[in-house]
Amino acid sequence: MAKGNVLKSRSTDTKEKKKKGNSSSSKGLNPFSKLSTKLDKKKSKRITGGILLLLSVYCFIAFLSYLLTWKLDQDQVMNKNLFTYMFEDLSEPTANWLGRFGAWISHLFIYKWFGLASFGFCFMFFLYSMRLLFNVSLLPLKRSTIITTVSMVWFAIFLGFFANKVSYLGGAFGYFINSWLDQNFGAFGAFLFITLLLFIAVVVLFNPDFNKIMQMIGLDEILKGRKDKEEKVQTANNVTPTDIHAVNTITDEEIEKEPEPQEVDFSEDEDEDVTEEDLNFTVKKQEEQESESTFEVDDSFEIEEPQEESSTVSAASDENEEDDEFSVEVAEEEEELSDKELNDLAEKFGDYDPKLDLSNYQLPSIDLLNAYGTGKISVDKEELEANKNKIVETLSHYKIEISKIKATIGPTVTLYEIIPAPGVRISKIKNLEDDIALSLAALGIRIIAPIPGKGTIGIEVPNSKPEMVSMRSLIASEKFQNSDAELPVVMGKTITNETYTFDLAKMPHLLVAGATGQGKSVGLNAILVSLLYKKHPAQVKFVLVDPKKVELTLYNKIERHFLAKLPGEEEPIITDTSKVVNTLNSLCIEMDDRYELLKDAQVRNIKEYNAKFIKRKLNPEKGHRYLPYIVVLIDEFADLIMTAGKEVEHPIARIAQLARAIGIHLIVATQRPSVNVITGMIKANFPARIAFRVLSKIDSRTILDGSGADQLIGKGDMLISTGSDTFRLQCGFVDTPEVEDICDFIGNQRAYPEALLLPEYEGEGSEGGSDADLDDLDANFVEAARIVVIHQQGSASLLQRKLKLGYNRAGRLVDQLEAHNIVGPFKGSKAREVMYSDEASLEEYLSTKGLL
Ligand SMILES: Nc1ncnc2c1ncn2[C@@H]1O[C@H](COP(=O)(O)OP(=O)(O)OP(=O)(O)O)[C@@H](O)[C@H]1O
Repeated sequence: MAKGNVLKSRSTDTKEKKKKGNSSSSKGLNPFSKLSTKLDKKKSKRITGGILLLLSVYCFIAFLSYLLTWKLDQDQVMNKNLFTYMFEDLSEPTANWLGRFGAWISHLFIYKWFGLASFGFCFMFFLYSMRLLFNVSLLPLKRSTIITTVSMVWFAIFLGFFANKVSYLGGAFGYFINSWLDQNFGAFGAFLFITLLLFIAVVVLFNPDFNKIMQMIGLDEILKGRKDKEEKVQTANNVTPTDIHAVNTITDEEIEKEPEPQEVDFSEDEDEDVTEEDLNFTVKKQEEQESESTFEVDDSFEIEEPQEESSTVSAASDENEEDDEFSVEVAEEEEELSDKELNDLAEKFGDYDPKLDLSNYQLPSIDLLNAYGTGKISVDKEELEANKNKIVETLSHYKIEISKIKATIGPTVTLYEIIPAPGVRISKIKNLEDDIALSLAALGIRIIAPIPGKGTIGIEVPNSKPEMVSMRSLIASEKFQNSDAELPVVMGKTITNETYTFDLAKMPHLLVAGATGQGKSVGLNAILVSLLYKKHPAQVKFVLVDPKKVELTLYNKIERHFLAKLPGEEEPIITDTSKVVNTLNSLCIEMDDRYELLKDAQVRNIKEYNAKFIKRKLNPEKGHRYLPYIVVLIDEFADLIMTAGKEVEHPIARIAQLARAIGIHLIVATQRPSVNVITGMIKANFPARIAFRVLSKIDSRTILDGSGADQLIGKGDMLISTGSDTFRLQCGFVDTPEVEDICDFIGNQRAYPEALLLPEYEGEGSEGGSDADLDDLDANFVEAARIVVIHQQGSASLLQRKLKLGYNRAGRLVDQLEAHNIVGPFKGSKAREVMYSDEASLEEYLSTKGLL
């Protein structure tokens, strides 16, 4: 994973570069810029926070004092600038408790600006200081700033209405606005206007429920009839199958638009062949792109929890609170519900909401991620020109003439696209890979001949100054934020600087390989972080396997939100090979269970199943439940195969073959992509592969079925092959402390009582014969008998739920119950008959058999 020191120095480097870039014009001249480069971001944040805290307290006391002493000081401060006032000889001492500066600043804020409403500044300074000093948001910053500013303006105008000259009430601002209103609309008109302003501000900022207000003032009777109707419609529309999302703290403004790819066209005159000299150089650079890139690196880029969204959600959850209690009761109900009853239920209570248990769950804020790099790709014209010349020169040595050459600049590599002159054989260019690499004196040259679907030949040349792609910019990208994929993952930026996202649910499994230190762990974190930034804990669960024991431990903190584990296991992250085998087999059981459920629900995949469940078309009494996606991540797969061999290979191949439809997705990562690790069986079932840099062509072939991964340059440079296409990406960088912060953010929120429990798997020995052996009863036999009699229902799924067992074991228990004549024989789709009508007679039977 991240190598602490290397990384630290790298990130400080980039930060310094960034700062240098920003102040290049004043380089060496401005002592402040020197100072600021020395102080790192954290320190300057703290210092600014401290200054703001002092300022807020100082202003508050000075303003208070001003209210009592303004008459005495006004003559001294009137029409003077601070400097003159502070160094002036005055006969009278200043009355303000905080001296001349106190008197001057209060006069400025209260008299010249907003009057009494200026106290709002103290409040804002205080909020910002808490955020910068202690990293706590007492209130959502952006929203509080907007509300305070609007309130200050309104109060200044309102209080100014009552003043007949500039005074401390509304300040100069309030007074002059009022005198203008008075002149144009008259006093009454001005009052109406101010009231209208208040109304608009309240509606825009708080959107109050006027019905409730009417109710409070006693007009509810009139409204009652209308409200009943509205409620019905609202509950029915409340949750749609696809409308399951948590509170997203990333606001629309924070979403970054996709920049246009930067292309450089080395176009030539008319039809003549291109020579080094006559290639002229045009840079197509989109103006908007520049501004967007600057926006991305802007430090003042504030991320806020959108209050409106959270308030809507909490309002919605309030409304649903009653449904929640009721639906729980339904689940506890002992009798099975008929289809008609289910339909009635759906009609009456609306859709089932899987996220209701954690309805206030907030997705992590983007503030938790750092911005690395400048966010802007610098176009070094000289480098481009030089590379182009060398390519053209090398090709001309071999008598290859080209008619057009174009460069597209990506974060780490630039793609030179050439159109050869008619008659040139493509294979000839392809064979020149090493010669071009030699002439450019660069590693990682890759020739794509031809570029699929483009009719050109691509030569990828690494940039001399590669640009880091931060996970922050990827998460904030429009593409990812607006993605409606089931399991959206944002991995990096393509060679044309576009954000690359994919749906893990469609992949449906991923094989990841890369030599050590080439960015594999960062890539795996990027996948997990993407999902954490988009999904509610009810929707996805992770099974994490980490034989190295250090890579994934960070995710321990989100155990009760996002992890799944075997019953009775202490540690949610699996590090032990034998436990991996049990877990994989348990996942196979879960897979079989899910297929049973899908079959029973007569649907083809998990998406349809969940949609049906949400619509309350499936009966929880028959074992139906909302199915979260399960993402199984196995790091260091080579280690596992070496120690457990076939034992892990079989269940993995089985899951890989079958689990697509039921929402179990595998991500298998290895450092050693050799054929005895990535066997034919595994490979055949993993069409999607990610390759970071590997050390040999053979490794590249094993993972990608072709060369290329050996020509990457490391540090997150990767190829992703989705079966049909292969893309070169620069993987987004996310550092360990960032992942830790995200896990803390999630871990500190309300959680489920425990991690999702996978079905129990008892290992080879206990799998035994399927016939019930009367002498070898299951440890849960007595308990199972009681449950069956209490519920008067002899079904395996009931036992599965009540005893938290796997399908196979519950099935065996039912067989044993049948052998003891506690339940009747199998009757097709109907539940088995229960032979004991009450618990007492069962107890009697069990005690005669010596089972109690
Ligand atoms: N996307 C990236 N952008 C920039 N630098 C990166 C990126 N990914 C990785 N690096 C750099 O490479 C280093 C090694 O990355 P990482 O820890 O992911 O390697 P690894 O392949 O997992 O190695 P190992 O298998 O030994 O854990 C990181 O510390 C970082 O400096």
